[in-house]
Amino acid sequence: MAANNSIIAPFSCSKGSRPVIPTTPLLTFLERVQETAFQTYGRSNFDPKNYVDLSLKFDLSSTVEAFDQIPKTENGLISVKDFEGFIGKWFKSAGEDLVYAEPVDFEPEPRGFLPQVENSEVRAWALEVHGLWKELSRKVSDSVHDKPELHTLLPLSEPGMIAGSRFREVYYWDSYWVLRGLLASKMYETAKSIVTNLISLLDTYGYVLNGARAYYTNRSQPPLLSAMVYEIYNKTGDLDLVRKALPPLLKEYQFWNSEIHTSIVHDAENRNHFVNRYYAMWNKPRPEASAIDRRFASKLLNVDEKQQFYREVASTAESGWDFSSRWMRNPSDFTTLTTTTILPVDLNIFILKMELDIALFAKLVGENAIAEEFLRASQTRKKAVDFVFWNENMGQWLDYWLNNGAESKEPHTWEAQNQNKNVFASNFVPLWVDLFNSDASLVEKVMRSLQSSGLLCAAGIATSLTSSGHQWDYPNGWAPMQHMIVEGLSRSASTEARKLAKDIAERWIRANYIAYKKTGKMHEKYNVEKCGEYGGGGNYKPQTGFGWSNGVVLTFLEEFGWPEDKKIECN
Ligand SMILES: OC[C@H]1O[C@H](O[C@H]2O[C@H](CO)[C@@H](O)[C@H](O)[C@H]2O)[C@H](O)[C@@H](O)[C@@H]1O
Repeated sequence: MAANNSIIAPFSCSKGSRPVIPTTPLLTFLERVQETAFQTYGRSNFDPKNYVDLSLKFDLSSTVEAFDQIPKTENGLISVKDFEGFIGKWFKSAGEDLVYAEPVDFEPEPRGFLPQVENSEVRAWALEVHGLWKELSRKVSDSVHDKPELHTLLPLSEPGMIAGSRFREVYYWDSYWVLRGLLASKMYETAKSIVTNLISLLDTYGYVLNGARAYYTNRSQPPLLSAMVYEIYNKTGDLDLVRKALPPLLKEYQFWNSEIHTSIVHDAENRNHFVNRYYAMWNKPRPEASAIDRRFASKLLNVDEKQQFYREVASTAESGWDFSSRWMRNPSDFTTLTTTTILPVDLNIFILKMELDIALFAKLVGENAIAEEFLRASQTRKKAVDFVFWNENMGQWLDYWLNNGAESKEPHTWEAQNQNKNVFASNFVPLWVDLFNSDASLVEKVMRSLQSSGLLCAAGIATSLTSSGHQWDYPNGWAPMQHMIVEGLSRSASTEARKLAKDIAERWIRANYIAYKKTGKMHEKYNVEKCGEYGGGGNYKPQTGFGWSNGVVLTFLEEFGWPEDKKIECN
């Protein structure tokens, strides 16, 4: 796969310890177009992402020239008519860079599909959700392969699943739950294509990008590629895939353990614990939302403050939790984002899982030295997780806030007060990994903590207890969080934990079902306070489609089934 810009050596672009990946001239221009659209339409009629997803019809320099010649009104603006005329003449619509791809392995009702779903209404709905893979299936158009310089879409070679609606491209962590759903749908070839595409991004950039667009080259997203390979191997026994994935996974491991993503916390016995954080290689407004980011930054006084704010915004996007009170010193002030100074529980768990997966894959392909090395790394990391994040009183793992600054290279001395005592769904993510869920008494303690946390609601697990207006906060519930916690509880030897897992999964299934019946759509997020309502908040309109929600519903239905006589209504 060839990149459509010259960014192929991510670590060579470092500016001291605060790296910045160069942008492209096309993106710089599209951001100007986006800003003009904002001024022309105003905030409510405007989605900034649309403008960086446009493809050029002609070369960049003639398009820029034409843009500069659009007449301005007295107050320096461009009229709606002139702007729309310009867009129509010089650009292809957003989304034209991808075309429908018939999935090679789609069958309307695959053999062995959700054998435990007996109820006819639920089964009919599950088949509709399964059918949505055809709505989300895309491949990159020939025009992107022929002339990548006219597009912000990256030229992936294989067909894949987009996230949904405005998210017209492949996303990194979304792909894990999409893939779980594809496996329930018996679409193993499509699942493998997704992994092939993500590996090609890793080969080209050195890390898996947030998404397959030029404006996502400055960051990754929660690293779940090894977990995807693990799930495919589990279902298909495909050793070739494992063999192919191992070298790129070792590369990804290096990326997440390079200086920018790591910190050292030391304990009372002076032992060092290496832990990870999110850190985007960017200090400007996100191109996909630059008109908005810039306005938030306008209240900051100097260039350094603005650059740091932009880095925090992009680093929060790297976390997948964009945006949330979880990352803010003051939840009512967006400019207090401080993601790079937070050591997040879930990220460290994803990297622990990566170590365990790599150890397994290496063993499977006879790379015994690598297997041992990664097993040892996972044991060390388990100790770090226990030490830095575990809070015995709360029975949860808590994010840890660094107090000597994100850029400090000195080890941080662990202090109890630096654990963030606020409750987030991510505080329960360690349950997802067998190292933790195999300890039944630990699971029961954490389960009781979850039950009394306030997060368990009518329609699933809330993201946090804070109603900040941001989308990764109360009352929104997100499919990935439901899935990891439910899967963790359900793998436990504790009967009570397995019962709770089933209860949460059923609440989530009902909520998704009722919302689907009301709106005809699967949604990106749901309101867990009210069964059957979709979520809101955040800085773009709620989206439908939706890859990870479809994937989690199918995965839950495969695991828990739905008996003939069980009603599917909100309780
Ligand atoms: O355009 C704003 C942001 O949108 C994305 O984030 C949200 O959607 C993603 C796709 O479903 C999802 O992975 C992420 O968790 C959501 O918060 C995008 O990933 C951001 O980088 C982007 O700035």
